[in-house]
Amino acid sequence: MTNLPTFEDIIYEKRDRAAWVIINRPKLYNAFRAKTIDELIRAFQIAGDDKGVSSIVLTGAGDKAFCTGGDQSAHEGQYDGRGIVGLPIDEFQSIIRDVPKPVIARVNGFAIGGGNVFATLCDLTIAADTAVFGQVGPKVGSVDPGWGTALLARHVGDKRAREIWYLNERYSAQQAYEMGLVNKVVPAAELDAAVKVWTDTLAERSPTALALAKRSFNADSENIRGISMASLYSVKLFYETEESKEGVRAFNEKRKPDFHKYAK
Ligand SMILES: CC(C)(COP(=O)(O)OP(=O)(O)OC[C@H]1O[C@@H](n2cnc3c(N)ncnc32)[C@H](O)[C@@H]1OP(=O)(O)O)[C@@H](O)C(=O)NCCC(=O)NCCSC(=O)CCC(=O)c1ccccc1C(=O)O
Repeated sequence: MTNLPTFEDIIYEKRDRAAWVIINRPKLYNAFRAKTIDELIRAFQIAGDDKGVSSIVLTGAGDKAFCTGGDQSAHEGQYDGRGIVGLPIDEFQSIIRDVPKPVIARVNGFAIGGGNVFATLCDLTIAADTAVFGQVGPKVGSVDPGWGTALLARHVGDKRAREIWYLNERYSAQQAYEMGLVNKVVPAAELDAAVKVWTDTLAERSPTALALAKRSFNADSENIRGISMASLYSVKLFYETEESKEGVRAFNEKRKPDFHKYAK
């Protein structure tokens, strides 16, 4: 195996033939900053290149959260690193799609904001019965137009996707299963055993057939990559507005945002 880099925000582990990529910021409910995304990209490159890896498990440390999206304490306007919005979110979203191995979202808690988009992008999602799904974008001055909206609509249907994005409600793992956002729900204590059943099964399948199947599923929704890429420049401009900054400040100050003066 490639010599592993030293990671700070994530953990990379090989468990049999599965690569486990664990976002390790549990105090912040596994919210990500730019460094986290850079490390996730590197981990997926390593897993993608490793012939000893048949599948990739993406998850969060602890039992509170899978991932709650961008670290709201790490930005006012742009985030704190490289990329169009100060974090190379588009590169990580792309590698989840492009790596020629199945990616499993192991959702162990909150999958909110950009974290919900990660789960949406993964090939398969398995959730603990304690997991909670939802979007917060319009509540916190953000949006993921493209993968977050249009791909979500492919999974759950257009009306439900609009509901998720406009009303920002929280959904249980069972509700997420019923709407097609999740493949399987298991008791929290059985989550790892259930993930292992999947990763062991995938390890026995033809890697080329899996890669071809993944590419063909992707091809049918590939136009959404264009929407995502083009929209990211609009999101950058949005993040620079007082309207977006009000959403971030309100979250950090634990109060309701006041967006009334930005009415369209
Ligand atoms: C997750 C919650 C629903 C949990 O609520 P609750 O149980 O009431 O607990 P809290 O007290 O709110 O939270 C506990 C603790 O965790 C901290 N925390 C939680 N989430 C974050 C976060 N994202 N950033 C920073 N800190 C966080 C919280 O402050 C608390 O800390 P204490 O010290 O104990 O006070 C709820 O927490 C919640 O709704 N969180 C907000 C999630 C959020 O706003 N996420 C960002 C959404 S925007 C985003 O993800 C954009 C980034 C991005 O990916 C992107 C960029 C550009 C284009 C597209 C995208 C894209 O979305 O894909």
